Amino acid sequence: MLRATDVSVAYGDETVFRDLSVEVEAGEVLAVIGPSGVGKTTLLRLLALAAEPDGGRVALDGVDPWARSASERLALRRRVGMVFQEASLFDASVARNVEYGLRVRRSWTDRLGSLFGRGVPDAVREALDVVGLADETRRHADSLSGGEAQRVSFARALAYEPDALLLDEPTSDLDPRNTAVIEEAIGEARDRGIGVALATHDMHQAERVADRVAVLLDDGITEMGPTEVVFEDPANERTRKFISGELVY
Ligand SMILES: Nc1ncnc2c1ncn2[C@@H]1O[C@H](COP(=O)(O)OP(=O)(O)OP(=O)(O)O)[C@@H](O)[C@H]1O
Repeated sequence: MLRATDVSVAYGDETVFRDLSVEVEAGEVLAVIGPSGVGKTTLLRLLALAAEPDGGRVALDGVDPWARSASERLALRRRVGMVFQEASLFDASVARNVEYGLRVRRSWTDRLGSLFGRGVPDAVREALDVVGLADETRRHADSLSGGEAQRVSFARALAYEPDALLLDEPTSDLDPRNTAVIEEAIGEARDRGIGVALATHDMHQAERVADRVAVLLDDGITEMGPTEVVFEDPANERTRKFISGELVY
């Protein structure tokens, strides 16, 4: 569904990666693991259709956004959601924050319904239910803990009904309880048919939530395959050393 083929990115003279290929299918979780600075965020930004690769091609359902007009590109980009390491919520209630996702995506009729104050739309409540915050719709974003705020960010991304969801270290600042909620929500997103790509430092998290894993080291993707194969029987020696902790960066 979402595919990067032979993509390369450089900042000035610094090449981040070259000729890298990866795909995310509908209804799967792909974890991208690798050491800090190797280019996980850069890769996610390409898959989010937010940045153009210096070489190679990115496509959503076969359509290359960078070969299309700006408005077509925007329409493609709207099919992809992103959650970052730090939640960034609007200065508004929990419900309003999640509703924003709906406003971007849904029809005018739905939008007018919510603008005229018919209460909290079902889809908002449902998305908040996935992250265990359905009873907190009226709370102001300012009053939330970091973990709760991240859960609201996730609900906002879900309410948007994206085809693909890109998660950049979504739990690295969270405690185990909030991490568990987000990991369950990742499973829910997959069950809804969303293609999920998750960049994470946490190999145990990759093992818990991913169907497939891509290992990104400083010489590119050294290994990509089913989670249990990558962790238990990696074909590549550097992958094996990275996973066992012998390869220290
Ligand atoms: N806008 C930028 N300008 C210049 N260099 C950049 C820019 N963004 C990223 N880089 C560099 O590109 C490389 C890859 O960065 P990126 O954030 O993609 O890595 P990462 O694997 O996500 O790292 P981390 O796990 O620490 O978040 C790093 O060396 C970084 O310093």
